[in-house]
Amino acid sequence: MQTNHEAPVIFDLTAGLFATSIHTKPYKSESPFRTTYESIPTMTRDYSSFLPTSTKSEATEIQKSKIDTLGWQPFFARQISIDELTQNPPVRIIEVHRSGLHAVGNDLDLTLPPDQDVTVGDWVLFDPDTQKHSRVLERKSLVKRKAPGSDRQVQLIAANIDTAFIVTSCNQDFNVARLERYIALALDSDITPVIVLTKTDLAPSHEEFVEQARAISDHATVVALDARGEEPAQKLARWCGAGKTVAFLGSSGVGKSTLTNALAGNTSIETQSIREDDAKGRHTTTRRQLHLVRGGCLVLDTPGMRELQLADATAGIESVFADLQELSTQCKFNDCQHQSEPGCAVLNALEKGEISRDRLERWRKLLAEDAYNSASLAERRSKDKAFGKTIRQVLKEKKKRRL
Ligand SMILES: Nc1nc2c(ncn2[C@@H]2O[C@H](COP(=O)(O)OP(=O)(O)OP(=O)(O)O)[C@@H](O)[C@H]2O)c(=O)[nH]1
Ligand SMILES: [Zn+2]
Repeated sequence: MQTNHEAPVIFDLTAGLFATSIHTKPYKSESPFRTTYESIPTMTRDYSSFLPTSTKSEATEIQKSKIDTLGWQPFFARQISIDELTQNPPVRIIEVHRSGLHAVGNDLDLTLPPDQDVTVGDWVLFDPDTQKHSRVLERKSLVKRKAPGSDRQVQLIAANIDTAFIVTSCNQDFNVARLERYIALALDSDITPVIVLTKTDLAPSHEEFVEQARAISDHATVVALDARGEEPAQKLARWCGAGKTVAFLGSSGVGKSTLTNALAGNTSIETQSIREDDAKGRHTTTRRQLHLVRGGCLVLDTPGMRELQLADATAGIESVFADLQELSTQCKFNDCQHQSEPGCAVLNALEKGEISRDRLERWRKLLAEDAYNSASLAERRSKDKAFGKTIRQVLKEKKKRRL
């Protein structure tokens, strides 16, 4: 156990200065839709900082504005006109609560009304007249998942992430199928996936885990480390430059908060303070937050995702299983299910021992899961309805036969 009782040092996104960590403070909003907008004596009048780099003056190039610090990029600047900027300044959602969206921009620190279609990391335009956001800027990336439970709605997890650190520990949490899911999800959302294997200090034979992780996909770099201490800052540096947004994905307890703390250059941030007891008495991180850490990287802290399900991730699955995908194009039938069809190139390769049966099974499972979760509600209803009709018909026929 490491002990470090110094005050946690992390950029406070609301102040833009070194300050005590924002995620050690329990969130309290004075009013549901708190805004400090009106209390600001001088609004920013220099809009050049909002514009793409090429049109900026030299002065603004040198002096980084608040939104640059928040990860503002030409990709977003291209989406708004000067007129819109004067009316509706951009703000980034740095925290999502049940009661509202915490948004920060140039001289702005607001709580916007909750909205299921907006998530942490989003850039939205703030409308001072309505005290709401006027629109959400097009996202560079979006992580979503099938909402937990039986309801198959898609839930937004985080937006505008550059790199997803897919975290697992070198112990029983390590699960190739789960890593494949996360990588497919990242690739599908245009996010660079990096597998981070934690707790190497507790696993003398962690090289075995590294080897297995490396075999998963050419698209995902593998990093193994002790999440506590200096290793993360060094080993993850190439993905964590100023203005870059990164997220840690993975099960509860694998070390996501520990890694965030390590990047912040401090190990004493109380993980407890950002946790609440859930119904089963487990401690879990419950809020989604964006932290600006030392070096200028923005880190998304996302709750443990126990029920990660794929939806609309076909392209990502194709990337992770590119070899099987390629084989399937050589099957005799276009709609080959690779079960027992004649002329199936996949089954052929399996017979020859060229591909692994386990991996083939995982591929099939992910494709089936994705197809099911991606089907529209209408499609599912009609399927369910058709199924109900078939059942009724079968029962009717059975009854007839008995008569
Ligand atoms: N020895 C060792 N312990 C670690 C390492 N990474 C994390 N831990 C410990 O594992 C426990 C869980 O780590 P957290 O960082 O809270 O895990 P988390 O992924 O954020 O968990 P949730 O917030 O529930 O999603 C803590 O006690 C950490 O100190 C590591 O690399 N080595
Ligand atoms: Zn086939």
